[in-house]
Amino acid sequence: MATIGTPLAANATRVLMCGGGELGKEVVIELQRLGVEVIVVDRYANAPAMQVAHRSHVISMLDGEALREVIQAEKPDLIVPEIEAIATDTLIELEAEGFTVIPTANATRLTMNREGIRRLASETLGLKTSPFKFAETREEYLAAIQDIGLPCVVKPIMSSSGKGQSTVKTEDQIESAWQYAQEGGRAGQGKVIIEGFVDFDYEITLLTVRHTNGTAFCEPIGHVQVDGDYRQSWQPQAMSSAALSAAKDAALKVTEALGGRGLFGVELFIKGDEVLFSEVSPRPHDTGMVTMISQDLSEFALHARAILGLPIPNIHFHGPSASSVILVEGNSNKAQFAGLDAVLAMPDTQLRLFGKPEVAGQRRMGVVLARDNTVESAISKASKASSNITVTL
Ligand SMILES: Nc1ncnc2c1ncn2[C@@H]1O[C@H](COP(=O)(O)OP(=O)(O)OP(=O)(O)O)[C@@H](O)[C@H]1O
Ligand SMILES: NCC(=O)N[C@@H]1O[C@H](COP(=O)([O-])[O-])[C@@H](O)[C@H]1O
Ligand SMILES: [Mg+2]
Repeated sequence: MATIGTPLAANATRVLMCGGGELGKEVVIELQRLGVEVIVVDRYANAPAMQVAHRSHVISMLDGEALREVIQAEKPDLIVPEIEAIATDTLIELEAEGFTVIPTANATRLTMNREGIRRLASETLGLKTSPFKFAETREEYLAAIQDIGLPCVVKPIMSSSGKGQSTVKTEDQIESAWQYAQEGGRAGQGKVIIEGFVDFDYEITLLTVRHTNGTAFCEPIGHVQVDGDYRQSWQPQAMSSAALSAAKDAALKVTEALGGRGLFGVELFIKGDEVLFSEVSPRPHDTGMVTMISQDLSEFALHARAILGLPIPNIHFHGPSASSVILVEGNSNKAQFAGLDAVLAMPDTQLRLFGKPEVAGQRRMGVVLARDNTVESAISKASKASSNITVTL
């Protein structure tokens, strides 16, 4: 896209985001800065990205007809998926009809389904992964568990942020893991993946940008996850040069196979110098929120530039940084956040409150970002700060 028009005019450069959570909100802000007209679609009103967009639509994005209707009415230059619950077959059709899907409709289809991306990585590209099996029925599930052995990790094939995911360590957890996977996914009941448990030394997200002049990598991001959902991330994760180069190789292979333009979050498990591919998001990654303080161009700014076909000559890294999430549990549509003064009185600290309209159960509502002299001190500053924020529901 060599030019950008005037928002809300006939020549506007129009981007439609499918999904409007915290990650989309930051992408929208970056697109707004470049004078793009932005439309956000999500399953509920007042989603974070809707609050900073030109306009929005509330539909089930799993409903292909509803999705097609909105896209045909809005006629966006770019369709930008933001979440793992979209009718990707409709995106494939729309791409064939001339629409542009980021990074490509096929990449979205493959990554939205753990089976698609796992088979591509392991069987087509020959990347190392955990051992895995898929199961559609309880019988297939029990047979797969026998095959893979314990401990193993069970996940719905369409889910994210650990929804529906369990680690099965003992026989008595087998049944509840099946039930949880059936209830907890983003797309309701269905197929599950059973993965052998990987006893990794650490895990990383390698942010990889495919832009108009090639592929660029950010410094590796280390993170900790609880119940399949991230709690803290930091950058850079210290790695041996052999592990880093194997990680870049794997990221390059998988992003080249997916194609298109944009930023990808390549998730890898590292043991010694060995790198196992876990999964990839063809869009900004939650653990990459740390780049809002660690880089001059955050992962969101990089995604915006890449999808608009604008150059990325360099990515300036500011130094050791960390992010720590503000996780809230309960039921409310009027959450109130306190303790902000003490957090922001610390040097090199920032806060994002996503503005989600409702909490029902557990929900990530914000994130604290911190920079310091070492990764350890950045993590401890960010973690302490996020726990000092009190939330009244
Ligand atoms: N086979 C495995 N062995 C060990 N740990 C695992 C395995 N699979 C997943 N995990 C742990 O669970 C986390 C979440 O898994 P995964 O990324 O597949 O889930 P997700 O729902 O897609 O999460 P997200 O949307 O946040 O990426 C991983 O980052 C890792 O910490
Ligand atoms: N790991 C993927 C991830 O972090 N996705 C982010 O969470 C939002 C959904 O949040 P919600 O479940 O609170 O609506 C998504 O819209 C996306 O921004
Ligand atoms: Mg993941």
